[in-house]
Amino acid sequence: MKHSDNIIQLKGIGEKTAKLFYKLGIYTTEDLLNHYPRGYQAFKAPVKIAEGLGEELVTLELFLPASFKWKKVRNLVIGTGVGSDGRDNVSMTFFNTPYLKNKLTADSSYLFRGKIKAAQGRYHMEQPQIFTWKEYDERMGRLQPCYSLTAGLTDRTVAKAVTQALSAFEEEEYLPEDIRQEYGLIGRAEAIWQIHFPKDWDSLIEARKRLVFDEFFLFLLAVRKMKEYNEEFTTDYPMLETAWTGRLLESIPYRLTGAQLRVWKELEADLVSGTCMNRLVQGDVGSGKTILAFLCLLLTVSNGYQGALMAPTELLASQHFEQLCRMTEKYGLPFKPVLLTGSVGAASKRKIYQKIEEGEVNVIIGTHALIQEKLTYQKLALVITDEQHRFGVKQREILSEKGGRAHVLVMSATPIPRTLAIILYGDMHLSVVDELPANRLSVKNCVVGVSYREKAYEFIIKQVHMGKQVYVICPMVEAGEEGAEGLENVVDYSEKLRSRLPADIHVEMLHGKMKPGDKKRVMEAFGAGDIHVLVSTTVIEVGINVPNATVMMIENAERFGLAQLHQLRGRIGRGKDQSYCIFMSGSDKEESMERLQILNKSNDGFYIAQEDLKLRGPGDLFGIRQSGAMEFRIADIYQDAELLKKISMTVDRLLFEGRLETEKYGALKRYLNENARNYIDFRAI
Ligand SMILES: Nc1ncnc2c1ncn2[C@@H]1O[C@H](COP(=O)(O)OP(=O)(O)OP(=O)(O)O)[C@@H](O)[C@H]1O
Repeated sequence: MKHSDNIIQLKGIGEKTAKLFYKLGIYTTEDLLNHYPRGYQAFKAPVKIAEGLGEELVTLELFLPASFKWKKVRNLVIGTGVGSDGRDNVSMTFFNTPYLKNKLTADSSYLFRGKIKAAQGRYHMEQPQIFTWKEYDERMGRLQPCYSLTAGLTDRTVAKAVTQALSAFEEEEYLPEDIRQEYGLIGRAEAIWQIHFPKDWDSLIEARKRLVFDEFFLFLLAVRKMKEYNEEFTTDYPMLETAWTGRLLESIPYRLTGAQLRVWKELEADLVSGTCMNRLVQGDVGSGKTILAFLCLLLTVSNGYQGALMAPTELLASQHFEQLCRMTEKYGLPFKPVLLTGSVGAASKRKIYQKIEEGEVNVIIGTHALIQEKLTYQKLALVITDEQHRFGVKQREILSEKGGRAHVLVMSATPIPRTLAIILYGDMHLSVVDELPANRLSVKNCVVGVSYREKAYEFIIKQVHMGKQVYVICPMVEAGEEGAEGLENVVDYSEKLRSRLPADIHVEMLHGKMKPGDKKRVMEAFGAGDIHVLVSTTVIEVGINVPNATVMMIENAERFGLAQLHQLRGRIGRGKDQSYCIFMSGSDKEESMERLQILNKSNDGFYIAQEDLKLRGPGDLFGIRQSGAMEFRIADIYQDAELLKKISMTVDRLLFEGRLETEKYGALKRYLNENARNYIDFRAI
């Protein structure tokens, strides 16, 4: 088998199961092996039923006094039975497992592993796993992987597929011995086995270390390659300063902050320098990066070229588009913008393509599909994108094919210390907007338990009656979703709020499963102030700007990463009025309260990232995934910062000494060439 083989070639994966894997973005065996567990379960000694009640998976040794009863309900085969641990009984249900009929016999004992629930004084377990003592002994003390799943797929199915893929071929070792020794790394094949099926915690730590190394190492080689590629290219689109930008700055209702002004000067200098711009602008949430992007676009179009602005979501793309249209009209700017997103119909799309090709429009706003589309630009001189989609060489080449060598500006709201930013964005120049507009009052925060909810509703009612708007964030879309148990969901919550709040308060919902057109309509109505309370998932996390929204209430706040909560909270406090953020914790565990207190204390993204790291500590191998930039598969730029710095020096040394060209590094060189997708930029597009 090869890495690139479709998973359907694995035994036991038919078309139906394959489709579930595709949903998770797993198409090839390589994707499968790279789908690392998100956590592990330990197989501990069996417990008594009453002791095992709760959230955790537990194992029970149960005696079956009678056989299971099996019946067919529509196309389901359902088995029910009772097991006893000598003290208590537990009822069990199995679905579609007819082969158990012969396996489970009366008057025998088995080990059952599952979650125990209790209702009306009775214990129950659904679809537990069954083991003999021999089978269980082999697993005891071992860690079992838990994967990110989708409805219909179980950890067992994924683990089985992974085992098969692992046995089907030997991972190639591409790191030369000297590097492995220097860093004390285990072999690649061993690391991949152990990350999925670790012998114990120590093996897991070793496996993670090797895979983190690989991720950083390959990424940094790619960054260095990009740097070489970008170095001092004369631009195909020389520009001259224009009076338009000064005019715009005088027209807008505020003055730029010192930081915005400084960064704008850096951007302008790049664009008129005669070489290709390649710059990252970093600035905390709400620091005012959008106007800087618009200024760059203005300079570009007034030089007679086209510019593209790519946003990570359709919602944000439409918001930028609306904002640019409003400005164009209000200040008579020379923009001829067009919005190009996935929800544009085929016929309109063709028309838009033609307009772009013929230069009838000069600003193209859309999602990242903009550079993938089979679309020819007339003179695409500037591309503005976000941090998650910075370009690798391949994307640059696609862009060049669409015209000449465009200037590239990347926007980021992730607070990364400068030392790390220089490494991770080594192929780019760096500008930082390190000042918030002066008219801002800092957001007032509170971290509370669910008993505070009623008071929060009263507060929301008061704020809405004062003319303000509110976001309520829930972690799930609807009940019945995988992992939704015990968590608030947008669909039910908006219903609940409608009946709880006075009738004059207009409540609407927003989530990723809605049709793009509906999402856009809701967001526009919220922007226009027609919706007072928006119950939403994290789809509003990035970039959404409705300055009149001054209250945010986050349900199950304990379920989000701190960086993500900071991004979410960044949606309020964007105007001159006082804003309030209520972090509602569904858990009274001390650690989750302590984590949330960090947000309570500070509105500074940089501080939050640092504190989060301290709290998670080095033992937290798979801390809650942070959202935002630089999401590596397993590495964590904060937690693994020291390793990242060291690897960066190693990469410099390797390249400086030309070691990549030596025979000893042949396997690495080959790997890089063959796995261009990973090497160039595994996240971009
Ligand atoms: N210098 C300024 N003075 C006052 N208001 C400003 C200033 N600069 C920008 N704003 C306003 O602040 C709000 C936030 O700006 P913007 O949307 O550009 O933030 P951002 O940096 O893109 O944040 P995010 O990363 O959260 O999307 C907008 O309403 C914008 O009009």
